Amino acid sequence: MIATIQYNSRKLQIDFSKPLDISIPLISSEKNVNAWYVDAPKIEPVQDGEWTAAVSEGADINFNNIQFNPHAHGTHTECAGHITEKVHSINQNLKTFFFLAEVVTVAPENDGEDKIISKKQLQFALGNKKRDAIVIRTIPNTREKHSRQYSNTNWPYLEADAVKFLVEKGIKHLLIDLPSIDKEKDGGELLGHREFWNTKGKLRLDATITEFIYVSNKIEDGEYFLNLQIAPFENDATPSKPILYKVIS
Ligand SMILES: N[C@@H](CC(=O)c1ccccc1NC=O)C(=O)O
Repeated sequence: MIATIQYNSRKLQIDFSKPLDISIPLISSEKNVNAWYVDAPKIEPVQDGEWTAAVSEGADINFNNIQFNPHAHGTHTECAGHITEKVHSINQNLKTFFFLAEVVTVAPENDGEDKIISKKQLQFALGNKKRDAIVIRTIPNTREKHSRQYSNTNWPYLEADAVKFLVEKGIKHLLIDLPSIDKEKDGGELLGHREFWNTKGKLRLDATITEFIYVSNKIEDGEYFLNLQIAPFENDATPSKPILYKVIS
């Protein structure tokens, strides 16, 4: 199923029958990806006395409760409400779901004890391209990103200047395969998040950050349409399912 999209002055084609899912499935297991020092997510049948809501236990239906944290347990999309006193809801602020995106691959650079993604790297990766969204894949990139336990690992992060560059380039949606665009333990500075949402000026409420994606090595760097779909929770962040479609012509 081929669609032709009029995007400003360009006509771009994508194939809806070839979606590229860059979300991480959430599973009820210690093997689920994790950050921020919380327990594993749980998906468990409702229990009422002796009755267990699972067909395998004699019930007519499977009927599970789910306990998870959107920031800690997988692919999620967040808005400025993540760091503002007023809790803005992602479901009220992300109102369109199709964007032109660039997939880029970066190898974080050593900076003392840290690994950082610099402005220079993103300048090189993005060049003069004008995109609504950027999808950042970090190296090394293996499927182990589905199950990594990130707490206390001091994962790579984006330099504040790198984030500023993305804002200046007009990027509205930033997607990355790490638990946060900021340093794990930064004393609450959250410099990248603050820069991206412009907390010192007019809040960029239409801009989103999606963390904990996984971009398979089968997906090449380049131009894609991004369908950024979210679960309709009224919260600063919610699980999401970003899907890429390669621009074929
Ligand atoms: N980097 C912050 C902590 C932080 O960002 C955070 C801490 C606990 C749960 C979630 C957090 N951020 C993420 O979504 C700090 O060091 O204070």
